[in-house]
Amino acid sequence: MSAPAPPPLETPTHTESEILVRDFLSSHPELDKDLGEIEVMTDRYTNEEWAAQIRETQRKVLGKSSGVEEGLVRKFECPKVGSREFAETIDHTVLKLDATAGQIDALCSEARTEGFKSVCVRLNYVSRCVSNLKGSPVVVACVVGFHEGTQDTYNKLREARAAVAAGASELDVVLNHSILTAKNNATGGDKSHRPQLSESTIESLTASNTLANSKPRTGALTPAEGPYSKPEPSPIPRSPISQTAGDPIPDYSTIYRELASIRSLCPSPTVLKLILETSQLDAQQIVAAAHLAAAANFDFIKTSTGFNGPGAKLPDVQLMVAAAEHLSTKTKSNGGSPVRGSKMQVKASGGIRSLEDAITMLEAGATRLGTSSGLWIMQESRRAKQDGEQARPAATRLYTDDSVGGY
Ligand SMILES: O=C[C@H](O)COP(=O)(O)O
Repeated sequence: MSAPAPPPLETPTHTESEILVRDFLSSHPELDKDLGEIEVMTDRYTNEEWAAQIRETQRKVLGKSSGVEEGLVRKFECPKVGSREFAETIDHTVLKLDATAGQIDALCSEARTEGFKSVCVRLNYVSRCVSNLKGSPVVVACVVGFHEGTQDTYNKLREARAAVAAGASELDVVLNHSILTAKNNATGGDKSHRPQLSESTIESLTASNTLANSKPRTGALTPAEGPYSKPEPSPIPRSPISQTAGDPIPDYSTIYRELASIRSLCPSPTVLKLILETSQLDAQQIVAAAHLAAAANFDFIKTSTGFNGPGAKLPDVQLMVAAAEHLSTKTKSNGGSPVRGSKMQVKASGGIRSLEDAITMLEAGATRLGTSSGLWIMQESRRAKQDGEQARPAATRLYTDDSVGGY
């Protein structure tokens, strides 16, 4: 009797995004050539030390006195609708895998016309956008590790470096959030503060968001569906800290090393944003990710890729803003110094479809919006501005008013 055939060798599976990056890099060695041995940063603290610091940040940001748990949050001033500052909050985004060169060219010319802050694209279109946008203040942002975040550090570093070599001045890097949720995945995790969504609802939200990001760009101004970006009617109460002494500590060191290595390879003025994928995280994990982003000197924390579950949610943006603020204040437990000297900014992204969504996020303290609906938002803002002007009494009236006299 012959021995049973050995099991087939497991071949690693690669996502479509990984294949796109790999193929792009192998056909553009000029962007990849200087890499050599990439230095992966050594750790600053032991994992236990990170855990102690992060627990303290969680306690401060989520604790009773912060007011976050009760939804006591500040309302920030939103740039005037229709102003240049308002347009400059928008990263005009196309990240679908099958985007065509023509769609990318249109994205760039729209961004120039509207005065957006950036165009946000994948690696394969960075050079094209850079040359399209020459002489304009619009910058090019490139996603890294999109959209799963689980790519290994070495590949994220190669991608980041190539994007900068191609002319990107901002990098939107996806956090390897599976490291933070390893415990959740094993135990079911504590997501009690989130609205209960069934698996099929989550799947359909993911599909609808992916579809919206993949809509053919016809130039027609119709709002895409994005009901999950609607603010909650009332703030969702946050769950109390549930980490107990016996819980395994997530591998914070690995996350920090990855982020610090990217920062060291792409120093300032390259703007680094960390995409947390908040739909996958509970409140404590969001704060932990914010802590590590601040420690690695990232400039922004960003909510979502737009490809994995619900996008930006108001309570998550509020929490991220509170965390960023806390991380830039001096604390006793940190020897009187902040984790990051200046405050990280917050980018809300995923499912931002309307002017109302945009204002909601900006008033919650976000300073940047990642959206594939920028044109629609601008059209709505022009209409709102016009309506405002029509509603205002004509300035000349003051001088024709009989009671003033003398004119
Ligand atoms: O970072 C940006 C997001 O991918 C944009 O998502 P969206 O298509 O839902 O606007």
